[in-house]
Amino acid sequence: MTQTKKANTTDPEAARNAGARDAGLRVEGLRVVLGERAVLDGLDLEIELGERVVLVGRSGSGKSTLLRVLAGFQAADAGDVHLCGTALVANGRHLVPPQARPVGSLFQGGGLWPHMTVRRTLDFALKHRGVPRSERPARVRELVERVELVGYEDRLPGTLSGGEAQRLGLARALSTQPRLLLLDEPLGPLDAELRESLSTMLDRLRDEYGFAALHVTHDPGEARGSRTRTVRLVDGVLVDASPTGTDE
Ligand SMILES: Nc1ncnc2c1ncn2[C@@H]1O[C@H](COP(=O)(O)OP(=O)(O)OP(=O)(O)O)[C@@H](O)[C@H]1O
Repeated sequence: MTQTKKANTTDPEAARNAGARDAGLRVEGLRVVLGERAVLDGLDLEIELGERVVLVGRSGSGKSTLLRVLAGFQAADAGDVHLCGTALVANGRHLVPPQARPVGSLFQGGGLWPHMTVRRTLDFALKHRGVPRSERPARVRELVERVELVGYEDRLPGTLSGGEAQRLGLARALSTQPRLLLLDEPLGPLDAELRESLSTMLDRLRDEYGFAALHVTHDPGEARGSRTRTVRLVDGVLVDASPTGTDE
């Protein structure tokens, strides 16, 4: 373990926001129509920094659609999204492009770039975010340490185990210095032991970085840990599904 608490992080924004409890994600009246159906129909959601919301709902209910809109990859028809007081979406219109949002994404399977080593993957992700070349080696080193991939820097994704590959995906998501981390079934393909260890790592990183997390899952057993609540997507809006955690 190489982890230390926030004092050692090179993420000044995380440190600055460490005490802010009310400046996370705020979604108001979000509407997305796909085909004939309002998949999201006036959806409201608030997540504090440091808090995790577990999102459940039937297949096709719109969970991934919500994540894609928050990441900036999908258009909306109405509604507002604020993150740490900054408007990302106003009246359904995206104001900030995906690569300029302090939003990280980790999806099932990871979507890693097969021809890039661990180091190159993270360097490229940081470059994409506008981090100067001179700062990138130190940032890569910190990310590799954070997800416990020290010694794997020259490996290609195809040579990594499922758990290692997901940790690389997580490091890439953290390269955005996220205030919001979007997780779409990130533990899905892993066995029970790896799910547990990645889940513990996610909780610890949320604590250290202080980001808000929105975590889509079909497994209610994942709705554990501190500052975690569960919501269900039903007919385009969210309903509270806490505290049972056994509702799916
Ligand atoms: N381009 C599109 N045109 C029409 N309908 C679409 C389009 N894209 C997605 N949909 C529909 O929108 C609905 C929501 O899809 P979404 O992927 O967000 O659901 P989900 O809750 O994430 O499902 P799952 O749990 O199976 O991943 C689905 O019924 C899907 O078929």
